[in-house]
Amino acid sequence: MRKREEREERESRQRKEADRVREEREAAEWEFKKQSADVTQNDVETGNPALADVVNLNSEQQQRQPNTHRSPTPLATLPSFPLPALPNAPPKSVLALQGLDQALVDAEIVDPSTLLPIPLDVDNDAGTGLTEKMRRRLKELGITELFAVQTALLPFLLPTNRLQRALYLPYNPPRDVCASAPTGSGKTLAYVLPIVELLSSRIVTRLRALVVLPTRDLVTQVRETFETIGKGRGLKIGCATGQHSFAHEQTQLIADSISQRVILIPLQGGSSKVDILICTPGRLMDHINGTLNFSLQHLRFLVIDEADRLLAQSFQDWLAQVLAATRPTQSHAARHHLTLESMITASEPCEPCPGTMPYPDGLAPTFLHLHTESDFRTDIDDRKESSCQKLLFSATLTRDPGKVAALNLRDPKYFIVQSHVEGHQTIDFAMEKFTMPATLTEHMIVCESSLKPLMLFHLVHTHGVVNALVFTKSAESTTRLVKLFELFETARVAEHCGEDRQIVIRAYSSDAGASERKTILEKFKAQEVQILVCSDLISRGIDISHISHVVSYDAPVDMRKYVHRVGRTARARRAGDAWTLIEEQEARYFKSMLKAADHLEKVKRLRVSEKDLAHLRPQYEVCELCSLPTFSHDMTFCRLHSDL
Ligand SMILES: Nc1ncnc2c1ncn2[C@@H]1O[C@H](COP(=O)(O)OP(=O)(O)OP(=O)(O)O)[C@@H](O)[C@H]1O
Repeated sequence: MRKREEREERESRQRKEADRVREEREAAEWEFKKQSADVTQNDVETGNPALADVVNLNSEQQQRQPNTHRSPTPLATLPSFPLPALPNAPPKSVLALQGLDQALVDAEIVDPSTLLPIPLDVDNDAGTGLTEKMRRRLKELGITELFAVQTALLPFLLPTNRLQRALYLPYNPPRDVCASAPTGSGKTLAYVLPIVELLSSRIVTRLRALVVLPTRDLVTQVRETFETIGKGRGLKIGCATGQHSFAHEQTQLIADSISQRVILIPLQGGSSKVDILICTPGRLMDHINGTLNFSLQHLRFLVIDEADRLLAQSFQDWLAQVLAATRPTQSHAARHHLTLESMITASEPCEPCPGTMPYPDGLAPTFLHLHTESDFRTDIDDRKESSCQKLLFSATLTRDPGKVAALNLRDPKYFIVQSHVEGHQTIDFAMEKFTMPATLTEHMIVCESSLKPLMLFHLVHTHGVVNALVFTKSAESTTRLVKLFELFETARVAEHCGEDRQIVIRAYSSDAGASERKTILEKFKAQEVQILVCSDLISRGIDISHISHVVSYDAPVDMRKYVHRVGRTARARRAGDAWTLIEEQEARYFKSMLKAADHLEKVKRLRVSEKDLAHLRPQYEVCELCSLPTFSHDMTFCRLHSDL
């Protein structure tokens, strides 16, 4: 209705504009003719014979040939014509909705404040689809209510109809799901709970759920969640991140379930020691291409967490290859027939299979028709749909049509957790305005670049910014900031004659090896380290409950980065503060970035005067003086100050 009104209004505006242009053009032509007539008259009167002759001749000719084209008489001044005027551009909000996928227009908008208590009665699952066993497990873990994204997704992924809970749905394949919900709102449980519930009914172990995440740290974190939630359900969970050797990973994933030896012959249905595999895309590609019998044909769930980040990685065209591996194609059939031939011609029979045929058992229903050899058609020969349900999650889910199309989604259902907005409800999502946790407070401090270290000390010692993540722009700046902070702390504690506790700060960046990083993270989780200085390596997904502050020491380059950084605090409805230090020359860009995201008024500006910093200055200067001799040799200290 609104669209039609807008279109009519635009058309009427365009009509009026055309009328105005026509009138102005007619007026100009009339003026032009009038001036021509004046010139003729003047020339005749002022006795300009040449011009008068031309004019007279022209007028005679015109009288003789009234309809033929006559070149205009040169004028003293050129007539002016109005410039063509364009109609006003439609507002951004209208543009954002144009060409929007119908699935997005039909998205289910979920209020972030929604909470659903989890009942423990045997027969009452409050519409969540969770079994009593799972509800009890959640209670043991202290989870008594479902968060908004979970209340929306669980009934959808865990239908009450038992047939729809089957592991294979070749004739009634499930719809894919895209979920956008703020950071720390419980997206992980929104997919872990249904996967554990549905897969618990399986009898044979096959690879049925694949969870792809962008970093190793996130793989470890999600694995822990699966293990905690799935305790006592008998599901086998594996990881593939490249942390261990490829051969080791292969033995963890693929083996004969009886002898536990790696199978050396191709099995049509693949082989798996795990029901759920959590991995990074790189290692996943290695297994798809290099591990015999690693098959995705039995997948019931393909989860792409932090989907916008993963879809931005075109690494080895990973997504296309994964999707292809879940669907039957002629190449699958060709591969199996090829290996069959090679086995027949092989001089030594392959172990441990007694025959030379690929083991015909274990094909997923979707793949069955590729392997029938008989001349008459049966149900087996019917084309069936893959039962793999794709689940996409992010706090900053992309709406880029190209990227979404690459996923080949099946009748996707969108769930968007965001506060109610006036007008069209998906508009904020379409315009990539992201929802922040309601419990988050945000501040920015605009200062000179040279004052940033002092500002950080001020935040720590005046505003109690500990249990904090401090984000810098690079691994190098991370190391330097940690060194400077340690010097400052030593000077400060020395001045207070050791009465104050020194704040422990550590760097967490790609400069440290994987095991060192793991140790540092564990110490931070155990609160032995109070401040972790890091690059954007852990800006996404990492869930550490006690982080009460996030400081962007170097400003984030875009809104997505900002959302994920600040989202490391204020998780699971806890309170949290985010601080961003902005150099004076960055202030304009940063503010316009926030404004474009409709978020400027949420970020309060904190003004810090020289007076506020005065009590820290002596220690800062003492620390500078005391440390100069030590550092002047290797120039580190000088660089510290010039770069920070
Ligand atoms: N229903 C619940 N009750 C209590 N705590 C919950 C509930 N659901 C999730 N949590 C906790 O909330 C925290 C954040 O959850 P999670 O890591 O899934 O957030 P997320 O939405 O994936 O965030 P991000 O976008 O940053 O990855 C976790 O510690 C999780 O255990």
